[in-house]
Amino acid sequence: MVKVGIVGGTGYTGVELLRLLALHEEAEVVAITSRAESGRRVDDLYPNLRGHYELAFSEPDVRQLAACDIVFFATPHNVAMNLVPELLQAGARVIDLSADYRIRDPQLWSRWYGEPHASPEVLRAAVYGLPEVNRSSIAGATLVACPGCYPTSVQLGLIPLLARQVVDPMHLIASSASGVSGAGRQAKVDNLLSEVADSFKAYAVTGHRHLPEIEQGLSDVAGSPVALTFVPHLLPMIRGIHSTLFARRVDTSVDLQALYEDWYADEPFVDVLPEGMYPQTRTVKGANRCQISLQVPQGRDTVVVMSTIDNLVKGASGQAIQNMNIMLGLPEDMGLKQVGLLP
Ligand SMILES: NC(=O)C1=CN([C@@H]2O[C@H](COP(=O)(O)OP(=O)(O)OC[C@H]3O[C@@H](n4cnc5c(N)ncnc54)[C@H](OP(=O)(O)O)[C@@H]3O)[C@@H](O)[C@H]2O)C=CC1
Ligand SMILES: CC(=O)N[C@@H](CCC(=O)OP(=O)(O)O)C(=O)O
Repeated sequence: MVKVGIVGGTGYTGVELLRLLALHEEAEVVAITSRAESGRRVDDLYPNLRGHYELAFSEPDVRQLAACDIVFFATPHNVAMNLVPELLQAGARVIDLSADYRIRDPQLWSRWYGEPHASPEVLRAAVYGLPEVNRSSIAGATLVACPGCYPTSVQLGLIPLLARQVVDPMHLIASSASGVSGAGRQAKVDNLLSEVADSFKAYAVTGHRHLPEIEQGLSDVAGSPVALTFVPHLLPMIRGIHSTLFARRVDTSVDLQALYEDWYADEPFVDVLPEGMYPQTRTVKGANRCQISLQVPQGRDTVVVMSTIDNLVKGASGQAIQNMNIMLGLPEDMGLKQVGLLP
């Protein structure tokens, strides 16, 4: 069995890792940290895990974590970048769900995250964990930076168009909407039921910290700079992201439905829907799956792509386990065969 440690086990991505790993045939969680809940059993805090774990939360301890084969960080940004160098040196392999190692340029990272990067030398060794783009580098990586939730839905939706150069890379638009679990489990007035329910709003319109991450990934695929207008919205539901993506066609000779179907034909977790079927957040809820469809309304020059994921699964913990499977040479879908919950 592969020994797994989780730093930050009380947040939504931490408990989602536990839920998914409970049914993983090759992984055993041997350490899970929380400073606030140290000593408490995980199935006392999260009764859905009763019968699956005997574990209790413990204080983060690098020596204990270094004895694990794989350590997941499900912590806010600015935590992993302080602990990871020592863990790597001790021989553990790390999968970071936070943003600490996602952006290659430490200065750009600082500009969006508001503080200097604590381990820029390690940043250079990190592999961006979007398997549909970087599968072979992930296999040999010691440190994988899992993509953000919005960046997963936006990149998977736009990659075929940019890779085949059928749209203008300097005029991309993403209008994305997320359920409230995307904001994490910490108490905030903005996320109260009475603030969120029965309402819908945009936020961070002048610039969201996922913008540089998305532009970095898309320009790698396009082989040239890209410019994206990204507008996130908060949806009055718990899980799910729906991204509606707009791009201007520069090459109208390509059959776009065929392009997407071919591009993702061998991808176990990307499902291109038949023409006319639209993705919904509820059909990917609980599943490690991105569903995509596209249209060219009125046959004009704008392509509209719709992309949905569960922010906690393909947008975080499911994708993290997909990365673990690739790193360990296990079947990529091990522990990830859940079907979406509907209704
Ligand atoms: N929610 C989502 O949909 C997604 C989240 N992510 C990212 O995953 C990460 C975790 O998110 P989420 O689960 O929502 O977060 P939460 O805020 O809900 O949980 C944070 C966890 O980290 C622990 N933690 C906080 N500070 C420290 C510290 N200094 N040292 C050690 N542990 C610490 C907390 O436990 P304690 O304080 O008790 O130690 C808690 O268990 C974030 O970086 C987030 O951006 C990525 C994709 C999607
Ligand atoms: C709804 C909501 O608040 N979403 C979060 C999404 C960010 C997130 O979860 O962070 P990472 O994906 O970078 O780890 C936000 O906009 O800040």
